[in-house]
Amino acid sequence: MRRKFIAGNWKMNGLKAQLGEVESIAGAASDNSGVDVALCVPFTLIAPAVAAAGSMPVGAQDVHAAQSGAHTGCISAAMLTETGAGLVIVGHSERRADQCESSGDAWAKALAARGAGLHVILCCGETEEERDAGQTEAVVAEQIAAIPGDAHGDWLTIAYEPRWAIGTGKTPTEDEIAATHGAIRAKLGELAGKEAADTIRILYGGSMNPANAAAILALSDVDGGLIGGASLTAEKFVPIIEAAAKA
Ligand SMILES: O=C[C@H](O)COP(=O)(O)O
Repeated sequence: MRRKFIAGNWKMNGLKAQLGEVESIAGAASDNSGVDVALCVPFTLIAPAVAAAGSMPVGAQDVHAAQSGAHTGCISAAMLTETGAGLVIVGHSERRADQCESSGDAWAKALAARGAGLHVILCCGETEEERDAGQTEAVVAEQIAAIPGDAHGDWLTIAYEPRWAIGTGKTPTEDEIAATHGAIRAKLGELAGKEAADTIRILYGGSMNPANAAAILALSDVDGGLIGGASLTAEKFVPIIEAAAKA
């Protein structure tokens, strides 16, 4: 039985003035102990967020694949763990688009993070054009194809995020979400074997909010959410955590 996992992604939002939100969210995480909750904040907020979050894990939104070296402006996995981070997002579509990151880049980062003991959230998801062309499952399969045979939910989570649903207020139909999550689960089974695939949580991301969370979280093979805009305040994020606790 996979525990529900609700992860917030603050993206390039958040200053120390918002640490009160971290405290409130951590309080809700503690009150809903049947759900795993984490918050991925900007690099600058990791240390203070760790201090504010108590036992709730705090994560980063990117990591470099190399252990160290001449990579101006980048952060290594060891730096993240030293700062107190417990997880990291890799392969987010905003990095694929803005920094031209490939699936290979994302996987190299995942391996570096795993090597440093970080939990990895690997993102995948199609564009609107790919969806309209009926290519969703093929695109997502390519984006997770590098997952190795020893993949396991102890260190890996997948986030399915249709690019056209991120920050737009649009979402796929419930049938579409369930079908894509089922296809991801089947692909994980091909890559790592069914037993291991059944340990890996698959989160839905893209305009999840307090109004639609319960319905999405009830779908087959949806093990939680990766939430952007609605994770910025406890007012919007806590009802999603509570919906997960009831799912
Ligand atoms: O990482 C989070 C996703 O990109 C979803 O963002 P959103 O909830 O603002 O649509």
